Amino acid sequence: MNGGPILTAAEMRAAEQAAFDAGVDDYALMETAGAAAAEIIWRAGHKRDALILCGPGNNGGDGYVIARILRDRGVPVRVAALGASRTLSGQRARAAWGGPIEDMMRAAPATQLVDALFGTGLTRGLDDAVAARLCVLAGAAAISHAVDVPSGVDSDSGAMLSAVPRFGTCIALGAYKPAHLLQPAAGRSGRLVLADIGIAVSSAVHRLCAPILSTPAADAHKYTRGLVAVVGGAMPGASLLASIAAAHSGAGSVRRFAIDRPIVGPHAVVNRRIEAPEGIGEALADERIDVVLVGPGLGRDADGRARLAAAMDAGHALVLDADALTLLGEEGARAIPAGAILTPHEGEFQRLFGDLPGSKIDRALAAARRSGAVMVYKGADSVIAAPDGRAAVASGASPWLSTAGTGDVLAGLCAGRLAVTGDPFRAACEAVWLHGEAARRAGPAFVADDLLGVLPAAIAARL
Ligand SMILES: NC(=O)C1=CN([C@@H]2O[C@H](COP(=O)(O)OP(=O)(O)OC[C@H]3O[C@@H](n4cnc5c(N)ncnc54)[C@H](OP(=O)(O)O)[C@@H]3O)[C@@H](O)[C@H]2O)[C@@H](O)CC1
Ligand SMILES: [K+]
Repeated sequence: MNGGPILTAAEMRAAEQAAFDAGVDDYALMETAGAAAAEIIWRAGHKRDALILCGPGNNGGDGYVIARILRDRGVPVRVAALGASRTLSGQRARAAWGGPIEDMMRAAPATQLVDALFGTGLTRGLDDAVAARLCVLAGAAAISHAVDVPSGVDSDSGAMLSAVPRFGTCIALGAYKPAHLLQPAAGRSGRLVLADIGIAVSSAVHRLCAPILSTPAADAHKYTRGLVAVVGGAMPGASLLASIAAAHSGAGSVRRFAIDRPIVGPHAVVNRRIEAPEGIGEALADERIDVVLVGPGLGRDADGRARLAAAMDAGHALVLDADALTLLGEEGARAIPAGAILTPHEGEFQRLFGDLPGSKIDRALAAARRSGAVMVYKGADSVIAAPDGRAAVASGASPWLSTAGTGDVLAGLCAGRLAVTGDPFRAACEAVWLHGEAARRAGPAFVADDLLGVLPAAIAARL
């Protein structure tokens, strides 16, 4: 599930420094980075005319290398700079370009635009006039590339420090940065390409990629494949969606304990009507239960609170979502049981943990560390974080997922995969990936119920 390490600017600098300490020449590294980016740009645009915008730092240095290589391949290249080059490598790359250098504020647009103004060294927003000019030049180009990160985004948080145009492609140099995957910055690039620049990078934080799933053992039966219990309340929809998702996740069996009497749903999900909260404890006393999911359709009243308490007291592995998170939020993060999976969206996360500092990755990791639980911090950029410091970031999820009931499906998938694997972090990663894949297969304008039908195909693709 490791789709590539994600490094902060400081971690990237440390990795580069380690390479220099091992004898790599810093200008040689810039040449490698520029050549890797130039190759990607060449494949997209070939000999179409190109304008390369070069900033004052090493990102600009990469730009001069790109310009020289493309020119040597016969591309009509123009270079426009934003001031002088301030780094030694940047100055060397600029000298090696040796061609004319225009003023960025007056340069005419071209068919291809390459943004090498600022990368991981950006400390503040671009001047308004510069940002506006960048937007005009990128908007006028048929093909646009951002080198390392789009100029104007904060590499570590994904925040936009000034106006940032939308680029066709962002070329990540050496490793992903948080801004490649976190919103709003991630939404400024249509395509993300990782360019190998030959330095070793590693991190406990990585991009989520497709999991490798396994078929049940030949001698498996319904209890060895994982038994999920879903504790609902009076409203049937949410806990039913979660139960059916759990049933389609690979788990062996699913029991649903709620107040309603569902008239729809697969017969394979065992529905038991349990009116009194005390009955929940009794129903969950079965030792064969592997995972309890509580939250979807639970209710936030005294009855919901009593059901939540019964679910949490039962001693099984837990997945907490929706109303369970709201109820826990009233008590503060101290009430979160260690070892659980929590699936908060932004509002639920805020209520549970308040205003934590740093990027969404930092916040998810801090919450996981503080609570001892695995976080699935949902959104267009979902972050899965474990108490031991591992994190995975999912990006590129279908925007059609922003519809009612999809969170219930995700919670059910988390519970099901936890029952199958027994590993909360792995289960959460698999669930988020399957959820995204199901949405991709469901296409546009689906409703949450449609995700359930495509889950088997999503799983089949990863066996
Ligand atoms: N390290 C390496 O060996 C390799 C690095 N590589 C490349 O280097 C990039 C990082 O390079 P970098 O650290 O030089 O930073 P970069 O983003 O070019 O800009 C910093 C300059 O901009 C300035 N500045 C900042 N904000 C500003 C603003 N709003 N408006 C105006 N100026 C502003 C800032 O000055 P100051 O903040 O001091 O005023 C400083 O002069 C990285 O993304 C990758 O592309 C690759 O080649 C592989 C090898
Ligand atoms: K850039």
